[in-house]
Amino acid sequence: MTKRPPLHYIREPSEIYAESFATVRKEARLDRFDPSMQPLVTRLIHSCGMVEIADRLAFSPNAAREGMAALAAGAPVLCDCEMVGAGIIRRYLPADNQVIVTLNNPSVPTLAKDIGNTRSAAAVELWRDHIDGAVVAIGNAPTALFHLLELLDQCWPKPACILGFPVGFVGAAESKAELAANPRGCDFVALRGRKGGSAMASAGVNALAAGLPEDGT
Ligand SMILES: C/C1=C2N=C(/C=C3N=C(/C(C)=C4\N[C@@](C)([C@@H]5N=C1[C@](C)(CCC(=O)O)[C@H]5CC(=O)O)[C@@](C)(CC(=O)O)[C@@H]4CCC(=O)O)[C@@](C)(CC(=O)O)[C@@H]\3CCC(=O)O)C(C)(C)[C@@H]/2CCC(=O)O
Repeated sequence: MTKRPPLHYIREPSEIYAESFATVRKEARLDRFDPSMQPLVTRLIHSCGMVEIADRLAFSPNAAREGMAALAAGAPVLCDCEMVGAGIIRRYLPADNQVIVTLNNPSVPTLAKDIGNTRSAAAVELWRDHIDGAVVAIGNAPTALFHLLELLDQCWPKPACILGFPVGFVGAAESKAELAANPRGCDFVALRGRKGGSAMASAGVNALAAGLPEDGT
């Protein structure tokens, strides 16, 4: 067997994180974000490897602060799909917050037929009892975000913060544009355009759950 030279790469987790976040801070344009938003934006970039997304984020001024406060107060996290829920680092959650995904509830396929929409949209109907003051994380389904906005128009209670990261070519850009144009009185963060994804939505929740660094930066 040929003896190959050892591969050189960083093996220490804390060193990997430190170098990664330092690279994001060096290469991304973070100065337009206030200190409460910068850790969130850094973590979003870290989750997808694209520093340019910083320029495509739409957000309300208090989004990060309100999202952090909601989690600290014990609010649940409502996710559009299992992938978003799976990416949430439970040990970061400040109040052992519930992470709720209703997509695979047995009633959802029938509900989807009844309302003439996707399973992802139907699953949002089951958020009714949890939505007041919650953190919503949508990383996959444009129809989930569209339907949430429709339900807010029907006077549903408001979540504290909506993280809008649906991805793809059908409805993703449009659903996020609608959120940014009219967030129905909710705080929000959304990535404009086709890019997004479950990993980004999870990363957004993880940033809110981790809170601000102790020096406030
Ligand atoms: C149209 C859909 C799109 N899905 C995308 C990308 C990915 N989806 C994955 C997986 C495994 C799932 N997607 C579903 C949510 C499924 N995807 C849809 C729907 C048909 C409609 C949603 C919508 O348009 O709003 C949706 C089914 C539904 O009736 O709601 C999923 C539930 C499908 C299933 O289980 O059968 C499933 C969710 C699994 C979970 O709970 O986590 C992918 C991994 C790709 C794959 O199918 O293998 C990928 C993940 C992307 C991510 O980061 O989340 C798009 C691109 C969002 C696409 C919508 C737009 C388009 O351009 O087509």
